[in-house]
Amino acid sequence: MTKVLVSDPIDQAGIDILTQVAQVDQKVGLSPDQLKNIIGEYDGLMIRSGTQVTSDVISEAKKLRIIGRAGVGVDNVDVPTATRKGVLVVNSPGGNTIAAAEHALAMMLALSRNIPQANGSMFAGGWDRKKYVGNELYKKTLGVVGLGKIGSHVAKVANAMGMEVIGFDPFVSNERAQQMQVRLSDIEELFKESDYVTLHLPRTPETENLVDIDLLRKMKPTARLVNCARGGIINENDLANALAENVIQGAAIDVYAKEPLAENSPLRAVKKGLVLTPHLGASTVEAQQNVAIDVAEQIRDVLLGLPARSAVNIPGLSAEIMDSLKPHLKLAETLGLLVSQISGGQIQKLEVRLQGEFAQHPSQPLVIATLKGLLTSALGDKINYVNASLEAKGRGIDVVEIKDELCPEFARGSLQLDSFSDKGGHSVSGTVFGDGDLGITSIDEYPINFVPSRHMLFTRHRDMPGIIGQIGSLLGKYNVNIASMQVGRRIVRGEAVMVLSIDDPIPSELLGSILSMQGINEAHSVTL
Ligand SMILES: NC(=O)C1=CN([C@@H]2O[C@H](COP(=O)(O)OP(=O)(O)OC[C@H]3O[C@@H](n4cnc5c(N)ncnc54)[C@H](O)[C@@H]3O)[C@@H](O)[C@H]2O)C=CC1
Ligand SMILES: O=C(O)C(=O)COP(=O)(O)O
Repeated sequence: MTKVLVSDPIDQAGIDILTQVAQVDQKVGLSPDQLKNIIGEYDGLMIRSGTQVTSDVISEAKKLRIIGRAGVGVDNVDVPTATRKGVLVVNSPGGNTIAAAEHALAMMLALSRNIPQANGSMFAGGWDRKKYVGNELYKKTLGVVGLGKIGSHVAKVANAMGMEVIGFDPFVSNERAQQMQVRLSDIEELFKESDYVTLHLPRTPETENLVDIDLLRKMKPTARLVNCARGGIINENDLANALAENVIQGAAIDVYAKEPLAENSPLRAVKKGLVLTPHLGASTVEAQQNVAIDVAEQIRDVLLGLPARSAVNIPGLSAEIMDSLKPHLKLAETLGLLVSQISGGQIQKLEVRLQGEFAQHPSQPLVIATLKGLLTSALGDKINYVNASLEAKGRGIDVVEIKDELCPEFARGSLQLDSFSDKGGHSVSGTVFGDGDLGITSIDEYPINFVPSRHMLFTRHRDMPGIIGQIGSLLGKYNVNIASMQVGRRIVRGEAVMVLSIDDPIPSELLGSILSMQGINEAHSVTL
């Protein structure tokens, strides 16, 4: 029985999708130990920011195939450990963009017009119109740090409200910034010039404590700071001190270094100018439906053996690419499997040559598929698209990709693998025909033409009369049925290669007998 654990509050629309393919257990508020104890039962895990999926948790997972984050940030998931274990991590990159952007804008407005304080005073019986005089956003300068999906929407709305928008994002070009009507600046200038600064970047080792007392001191004393991105980017002690010492006028914070925010956090003790919300950026009905459906569909698809559209840890392999390249990926995996079984030694280097039409496709998915095939004999079902590159790297396999747009031999191009091991080198190439069928077109540069089958025998032998007959008789003796045969050679009575498609696997004793025949240089049993 396929089982999915949902360990954070998820919209019912997502649960309904998961129940199409799995038993769904909803257990919210598990401690890390409780999660560790039960994760072994599950094929899928669906979370939001409340669940910490640590390496300890992932290590206890026995059959986990996918972690679905119903939202954007995956900083609560140990993605490197998941990748090593071949567990796919998916998220919903765009499902809560508007919700988070609108929350940041609401925070700016709340800060400017003292709405939380005025509301509190009204409910305490007050009517204080003088105390809560605010500021307008119109004609003020907004500094947006991180001009991705959320930051760019904030910039768009701020422009429409008549603000001047400046931005800092090392990965955004001037051209893109111009399209967004944002003037790029460096981070210090941005903090100096802005009346409002809003953060929309991820928490990474580089961005941790990015906003500390030094940067806060660069701000105008009238400036206000908003963080609806990630806790830990602002140093919370420094912010509390800056507000107490009137270094800046105000701040509005939705996310915290450690969540839930501790009761004794210095932020809770700030007396004025601070608005706090409990990580509400994505908490709209619309966003929760979007992310729940987006991620539940991906979990469902992956559990059915289909690709996911927003995989975090398979670079370059979206569902669209998987779909359009299906036969090419199959060929890459097949060639990887084939070369690993005929190489006979520890492969140290693999050249992946993409020729003709193959050179026009994105190469990364094809290389990953090749590596998956290459490592399948050694790792069985532990290897997948998620961990193939990492496993190859861990085994010291140097992967070299060569693109060659010209391919005189096949109109549709070809894919060639050259392996180099301590026992020498091997080369296999293949193509995809118009109807999507696969063809192996050369082995060790001997031209050959066969459709790969489940069981095969591959030999390199002297091209002399009688040798093929002897192999045929031996197979007959062991009751192994031959389905088809292909021979390739370059010169008469030189060396030749032979591929037999057979109905059954070759017993090791039979392989030994073939190898001991005169004129046989190599013999390998291949299973695809
Ligand atoms: N409060 C909440 O409930 C929510 C928070 N978020 C958080 O908001 C943040 C932004 O999300 P999206 O816009 O969807 O992501 P995104 O990936 O579209 O944009 C992030 C941007 O940050 C930029 N960036 C990376 N490092 C940077 C650095 N050192 N300095 C400046 N910019 C840098 C990137 O180039 C990228 O353009 C993420 O941390 C996400 O987890 C997202 C949704 C809801
Ligand atoms: O999507 C994100 O990155 C968020 O921070 C939203 O978090 P949540 O799903 O509300 O716990």
